[in-house]
Amino acid sequence: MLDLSVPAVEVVDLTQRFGSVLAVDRLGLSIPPGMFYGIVGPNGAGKTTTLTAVCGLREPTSGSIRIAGHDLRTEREAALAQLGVMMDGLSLPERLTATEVLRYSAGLRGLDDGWRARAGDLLEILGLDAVPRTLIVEYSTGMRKKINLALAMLHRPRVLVLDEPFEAIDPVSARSIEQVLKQYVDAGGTVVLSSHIMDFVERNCRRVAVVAGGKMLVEGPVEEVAAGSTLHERGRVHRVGRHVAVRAAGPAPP
Ligand SMILES: Nc1ncnc2c1ncn2[C@@H]1O[C@H](COP(=O)(O)OP(=O)(O)OP(=O)(O)O)[C@@H](O)[C@H]1O
Repeated sequence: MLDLSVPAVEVVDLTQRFGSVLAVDRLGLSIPPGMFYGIVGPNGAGKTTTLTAVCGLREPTSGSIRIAGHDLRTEREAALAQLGVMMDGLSLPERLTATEVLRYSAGLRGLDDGWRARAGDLLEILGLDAVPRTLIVEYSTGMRKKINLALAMLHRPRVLVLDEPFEAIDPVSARSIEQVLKQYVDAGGTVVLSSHIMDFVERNCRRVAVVAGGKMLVEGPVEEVAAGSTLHERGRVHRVGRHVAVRAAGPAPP
């Protein structure tokens, strides 16, 4: 059973300044476990800045962030252990193959042998098993997204934070990523993502936050927000679109 009393992600008064630019302005979020949550908004709205802070990749100007009850500032290690992150710009060991990079990550995290089966399933569903000898340096943008997702999920985090997981990705790859994320949420995991792909957001996210100018414009169940038309006004519409069950696609038991 999920303990719904502790939010998977709780953000209070998050503020981020870059010099004179107020990128995020006292933003609040409370995302329960097991939620598929979308953050949408126009270019420059503050989505990436918010997710970067939620991942602990940049300390915000002010405000607090808790991951599964752990404060990112004061209980950083415990908070980060709950997180899987997929963001552009995170570096990868370029001279390794997909399996090697996953083995490397499993070693760094001290994972038990179960990682091998999960890695095999993830590589298969994401179609990376077809190129076992290709080095990361040779990967396309879409392939990089997929290996980053596999890396983000390998340790069975309770929360997955994904920044634009479908940007610059082909429809087949998008479909496989969508399938992995659905399985993960069905198994009790929490997904928080930003996306400009409104039909994906409407199809998968249960709640959505619309941000603009660093502020929350509206937040609620996706069908309500979509009915208010704000959702479609705020994003570009794209269509996205093999079935393999990923063993233990969900988070590890608490
Ligand atoms: N490292 C930085 N230094 C200075 N300004 C920044 C930095 N990162 C973001 N910004 C500014 O903060 C604001 C929010 O940017 P952010 O990247 O969070 O928006 P976004 O909603 O993710 O946009 P997009 O949809 O284009 O990815 C923008 O005005 C951007 O120019």
